Amino acid sequence: MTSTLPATATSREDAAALDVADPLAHFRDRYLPLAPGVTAYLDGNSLGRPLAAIAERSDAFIREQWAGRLIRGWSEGWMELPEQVGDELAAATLGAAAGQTLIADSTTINFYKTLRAALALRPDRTRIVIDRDHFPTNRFVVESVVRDLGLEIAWLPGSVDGGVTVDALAEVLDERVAVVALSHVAYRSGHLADAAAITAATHRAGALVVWDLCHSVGACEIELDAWEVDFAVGCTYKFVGAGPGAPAFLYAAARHHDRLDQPLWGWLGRADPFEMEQGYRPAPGIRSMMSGTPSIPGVLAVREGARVIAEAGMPAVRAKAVALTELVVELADSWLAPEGFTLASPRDPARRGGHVSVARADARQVCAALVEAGVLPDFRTPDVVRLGVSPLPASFVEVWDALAVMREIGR
Ligand SMILES: Cc1ncc(COP(=O)(O)O)c(C=O)c1O
Ligand SMILES: Nc1c(O)cccc1C(=O)C[C@H](N)C(=O)O
Repeated sequence: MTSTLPATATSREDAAALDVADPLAHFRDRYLPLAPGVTAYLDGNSLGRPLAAIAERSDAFIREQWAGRLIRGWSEGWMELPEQVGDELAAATLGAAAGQTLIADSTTINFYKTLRAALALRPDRTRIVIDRDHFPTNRFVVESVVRDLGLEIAWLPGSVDGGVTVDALAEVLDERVAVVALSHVAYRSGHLADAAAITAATHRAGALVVWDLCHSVGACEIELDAWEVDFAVGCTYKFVGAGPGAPAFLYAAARHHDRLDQPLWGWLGRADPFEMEQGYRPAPGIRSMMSGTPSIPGVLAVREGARVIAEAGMPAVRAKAVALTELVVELADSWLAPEGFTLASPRDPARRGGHVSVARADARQVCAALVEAGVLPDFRTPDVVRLGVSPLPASFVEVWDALAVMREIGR
């Protein structure tokens, strides 16, 4: 169980005291400072802030390894990095044993590959379950796969409408369902699904799961092996902080490796790629999920993000995510609700990820005014201001000050 820090702050001094008591406060110094004119960064879950180590190590990589080793780098370790760093991220934050995680491609590509691999394991079934409020890329990939393979979608209501629960799933789960593909944390509402229970219910119906962990990795505790997840994907540029467009991760449980059949056959997923042979023969294990050349600077940035999470420890990171989001909810209740904002995220911290959304019809204008005032949130259509509080770089005073600015703007 995750312990939670008390978040109650009724004054700015209280918020400052929470920062003094925060065991993770020193991690803030690991990040490059906010740009001039920016006083609060609450967009941590679309793009995290850069670690200074990424700037330093990528410069060293370019000078020493790229310039120094040139093409020799591939045979001197770069080729193995997607699996090595996958294992590091898995140990730091995915609850997954080695040999099941790769860092490569984008979430969209990895979602496509894992979805097709899961479908290939249930060839006699015809349905994919997703929810209405799933991130657009996931909906579009599912819609294209359904079109291409002649399957159908069983829609759950969105997370805000109670869709991503075992009870809602029970309404659609039957022997036609091949795959249940949901987000662990919903991108708009921040709803945290009970991944263990949903995975177990899915398995009882004979189907497989593909979890999208984009918004939970680095903010929520994840136990892929213990939950017996089949496949999972996620990005590394939000709470992991590996930078815009950094490669995503992909998890495929070891028990499926002898029958992994992914749709994007590329040379790096083949056994002995440098033999340049005719015909595709998959590489053993998780390597067969590779397609083309991975971005090595990107994979190395993921390593830095994984390292800092491992050092802080996920229980402490999660405790701070809960404490920060509790403070946002408290301030939203006392300062924003009287101005007509409504909470658009779960009130129960056990069902909430690392961000809090508040809704008001003029959210777009509110977000524009916040940006103007140096507070960077996310606007999500049609009416949501999404406040991402990244546990390692964010402070309680930063949240207090940002919400104070928002109260003024909202008047
Ligand atoms: C749940 C979810 N899945 C996928 C993505 C995006 O995938 P990609 O990195 O391929 O653009 C995002 C955000 O961009 C997301 O929130
Ligand atoms: N991936 C992004 C991008 O390339 C540009 C702007 C935003 C993003 C995001 O990550 C959006 C994000 N997944 C969301 O939940 O809204």
